[in-house]
Amino acid sequence: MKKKQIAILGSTGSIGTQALQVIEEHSDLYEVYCLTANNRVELLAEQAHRFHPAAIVIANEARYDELKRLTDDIPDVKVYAGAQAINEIVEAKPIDIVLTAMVGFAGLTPTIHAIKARKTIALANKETLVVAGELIGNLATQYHAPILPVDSEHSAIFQSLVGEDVNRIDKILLTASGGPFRNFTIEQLAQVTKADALRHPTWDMGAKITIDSASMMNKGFEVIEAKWLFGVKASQIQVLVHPQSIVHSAVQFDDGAVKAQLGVPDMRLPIQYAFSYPKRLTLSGERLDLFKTRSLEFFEPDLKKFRCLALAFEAIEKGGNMPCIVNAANEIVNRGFLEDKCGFLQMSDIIAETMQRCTYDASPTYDTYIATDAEARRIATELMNK
Ligand SMILES: NC(=O)C1=CN([C@@H]2O[C@H](COP(=O)(O)OP(=O)(O)OC[C@H]3O[C@@H](n4cnc5c(N)ncnc54)[C@H](OP(=O)(O)O)[C@@H]3O)[C@@H](O)[C@H]2O)C=CC1
Ligand SMILES: CC(=O)[C@@H](O)[C@H](O)COP(=O)(O)O
Ligand SMILES: [Mn+2]
Repeated sequence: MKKKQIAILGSTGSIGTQALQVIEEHSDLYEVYCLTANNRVELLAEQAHRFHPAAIVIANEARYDELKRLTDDIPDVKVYAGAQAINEIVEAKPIDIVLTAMVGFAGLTPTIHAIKARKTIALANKETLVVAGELIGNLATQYHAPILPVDSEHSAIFQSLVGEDVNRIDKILLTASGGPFRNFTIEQLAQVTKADALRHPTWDMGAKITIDSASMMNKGFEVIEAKWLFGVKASQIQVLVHPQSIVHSAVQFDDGAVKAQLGVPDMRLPIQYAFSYPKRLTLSGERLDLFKTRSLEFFEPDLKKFRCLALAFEAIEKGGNMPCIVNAANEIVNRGFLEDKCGFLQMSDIIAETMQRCTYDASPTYDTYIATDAEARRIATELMNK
């Protein structure tokens, strides 16, 4: 059987490196066609030596010469630089699956190119659906490009829906770990540092999503992601704080049955399932032992404490380009918090104010999203530097 050719956008990150482990474990089924990164040329070059892709791309053009030098000894690897090169490489004919594992708004345009080239999308970059879920859904339908979720909760929902009629969904039970500050008071939240926020209780992930988990903006984004992926109303999605991160999410049907996917927290499974769907493959690693899991708890989220989650709900309600505004402002404050330019609670203040000030558009197009992203970033940056 011909091996599936995979493009990994963001191969040097948390999802990207775990995807390479999956490919290594199933090297009889999958081959790396292309790897991309933003800045980390050493790691990208190391990966190119190990996996011999046809092409590698570094988004930051200033790092091109270094990457070229580090990979000069690899025969037949094409080396490119720049965002446009990523848009073009995903269209390459041999590619079967594009894994979108880059972080942030930068994932939107290459995903659109991949959809238009009729690739299967293994979607980790949730920001793509947060910003432009309706547009992406329409394009995926028009170009017959399947979108398979990699986000753990959405993979769990997707797995729970196998063999089911989506019209029989009563509600989606979207689980959240609650992050490192689950039991903190607002007064305590005002004092937390980036080191505290980067200590996620159950998942080992990249810095941006780890901060989003601490503020629970990640869960707000996941509600939006679920709405577009599964075609349900936001009111059908219930967020449950589940500190153990064992029940990765569940679906309740209209006969009362609840189907869930459980497992130890390990992103290799959802990544692999997106590659192998509709089949399952073996996967090495720890197995869930329910005797050792002393309890599975579920709580309601506190929207007063975790205002970012409330703001995401507001954005869904408003629709149009509002989720795009929230995403852009969040990218600014998330980076700002990591660079000690704003405090933890200031993040939601700045996002809320950006939502008020940025130009609203009820029926956005691709061009609107590009303009909105730029405007919201400018406003949020001004507010942060005030
Ligand atoms: N980590 C996880 O467990 C999960 C992640 N996700 C989602 O997956 C995506 C990736 O997350 P994660 O792996 O944690 O992130 P990381 O920060 O670990 O990795 C991000 C990757 O994207 C590259 N990158 C960053 N910015 C750009 C850009 N502007 N253009 C091109 N490439 C870029 C980075 O390159 P470089 O290394 O050179 O900076 C790196 O390869 C996010 O959207 C996240 O929400 C979803 C569920 C779980
Ligand atoms: C692994 C994964 O899918 C993350 O999105 C994870 O869910 C983050 O944890 P929180 O539930 O704390 O946001
Ligand atoms: Mn998730």
